[in-house]
Amino acid sequence: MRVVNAEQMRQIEEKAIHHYGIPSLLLMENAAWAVVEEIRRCIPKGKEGLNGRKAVILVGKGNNGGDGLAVARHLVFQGMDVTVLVFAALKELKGDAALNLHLFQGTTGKLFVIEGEKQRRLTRLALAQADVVIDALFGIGMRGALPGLIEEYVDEVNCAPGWVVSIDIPSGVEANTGKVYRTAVRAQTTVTFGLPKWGLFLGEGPEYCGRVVVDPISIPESYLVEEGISTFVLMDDDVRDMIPIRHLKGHKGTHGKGILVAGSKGMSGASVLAGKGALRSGIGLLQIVAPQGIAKEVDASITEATVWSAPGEDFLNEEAWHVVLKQSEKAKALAAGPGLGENIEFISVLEEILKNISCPIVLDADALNLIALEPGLLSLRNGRGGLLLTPHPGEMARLCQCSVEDIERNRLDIAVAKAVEWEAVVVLKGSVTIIASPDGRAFFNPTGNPGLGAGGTGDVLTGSILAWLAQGVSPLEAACLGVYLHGKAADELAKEFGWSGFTASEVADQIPKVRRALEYKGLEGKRG
Ligand SMILES: NC(=O)C1=CN([C@@H]2O[C@H](COP(=O)(O)OP(=O)(O)OC[C@H]3O[C@@H](n4cnc5c(N)ncnc54)[C@H](O)[C@@H]3O)[C@@H](O)[C@H]2O)[C@H](O)CC1
Ligand SMILES: [K+]
Repeated sequence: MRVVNAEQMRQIEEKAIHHYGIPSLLLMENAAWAVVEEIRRCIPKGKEGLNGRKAVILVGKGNNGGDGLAVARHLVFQGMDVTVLVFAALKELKGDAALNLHLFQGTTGKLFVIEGEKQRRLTRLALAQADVVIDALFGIGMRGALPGLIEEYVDEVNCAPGWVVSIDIPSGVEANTGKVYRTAVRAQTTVTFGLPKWGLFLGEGPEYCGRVVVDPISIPESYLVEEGISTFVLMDDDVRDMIPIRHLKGHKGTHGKGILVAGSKGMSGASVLAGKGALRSGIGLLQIVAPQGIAKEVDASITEATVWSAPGEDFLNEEAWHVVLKQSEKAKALAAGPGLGENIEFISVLEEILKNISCPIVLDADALNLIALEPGLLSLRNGRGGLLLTPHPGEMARLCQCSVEDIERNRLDIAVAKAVEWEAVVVLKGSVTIIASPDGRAFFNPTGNPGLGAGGTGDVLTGSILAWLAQGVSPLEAACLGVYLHGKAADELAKEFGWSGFTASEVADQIPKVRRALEYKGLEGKRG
């Protein structure tokens, strides 16, 4: 599914209004209905349905507030006890928002204009009793920090016991950046219209939006698949289509040989974990190149892989290149980096790899730190054979010679700019990993949880991407598939363990299960 910034959403909305003559009021009404439907799903209903339940709706002066007033009217019609708090003078509401104010004023719902401190007690009581709190303060029109008075009320909303639903985007979260200046509404659910906004995946946005529900509000589907939009969020259906088909007569040769250059003294685990990631993602033949001093250890820990002992006792040295080259014959993919250690000698091996190996190459961890010392090496690849880089923000900061804060502030822009510049697929890891393609497209990954913040999970991901490449998946899709399933594996483990205490090996072990579930879901769809 495509993901848009505020300007792109407005253009789509304008097109629908002008080309098909759909009145904007109709879009607002549909938006309101989408929110009402979600409220009906969220609030546990008694025999009486929503009747008698309490709702508080915080309304701003723009069209987001207009949506909120339309929701308020519908909730009154459903029998709810509705209190609307307007954070503007009523005459400031214009157009569709003003009309919805008028319609609401014709119902039995209560409405208060909040001008300062004096309504604080009333508001606090209403919020304490509300089954649902609806945030219609600001939508995609907000820039900068929330006004001071609203901020104080937002803090109250964040302490309210009821279910909090944000309309379009949590108020206080900037639609284009996800930036939160001081505070924002912490929603349990965000119902967003047309297409999801960048801010739901960037900055602090993901911490505030809760579950995201997307409703097309009757905007034509053809506008929502606009070619000009180059940011996407990965969904089950997209990723399922990337899984390579297994043929009945397939064998280890057709499932691909992959080379993993990894490990050093004290970090043999990195090669083992990356190896597990590869094996659990279906690689046909895995060959690990490791320094002499640990080769036996790695061999004993991962029986299914062939391990080649290469020059270098504790770390691979310059001579290791010959082993890498020999083993890479007929390889479909190569990954280098996990656990290599800060070993300056390996730079020349990387240089040879980039110059001479023709299959797709994944660079991770220490390989990236070494490249950061000589970023010009990336141009050796010149787009030949596919290049994938999988940095976390620290590694990306070193590669770009800037601070981690710079990376985090501009994740999307930097990932895309560097993917284009380096002619590489860039997997910028984080709570929402971004996969950027050299053609300028970017994909947000919605799977995964904080349980992945543990040593070794990155190694598993590298191995998994290696395996998808070895099976013939294109570099961009191998990155998407690897990242998405890795996150899903963690989400599967979270069902049992919550967000901590599962291990990188367990993440690897879950990959076939989540891949299978995804394939099976597709079959179910086809059976109707
Ligand atoms: N996308 C769609 O198809 C539809 C969207 N709808 C809803 O409309 C809002 C966008 O409405 P808009 O009036 O443009 O913006 P806001 O409601 O967010 O209000 C902006 C309002 O606030 C002022 N402002 C901006 N920043 C600040 C600030 N930091 N402090 C104070 N005031 C600020 C700004 O000047 C404006 O006056 C969208 O999100 C949807 O909810 C339609 O209803 C349905 C179709
Ligand atoms: K909102």
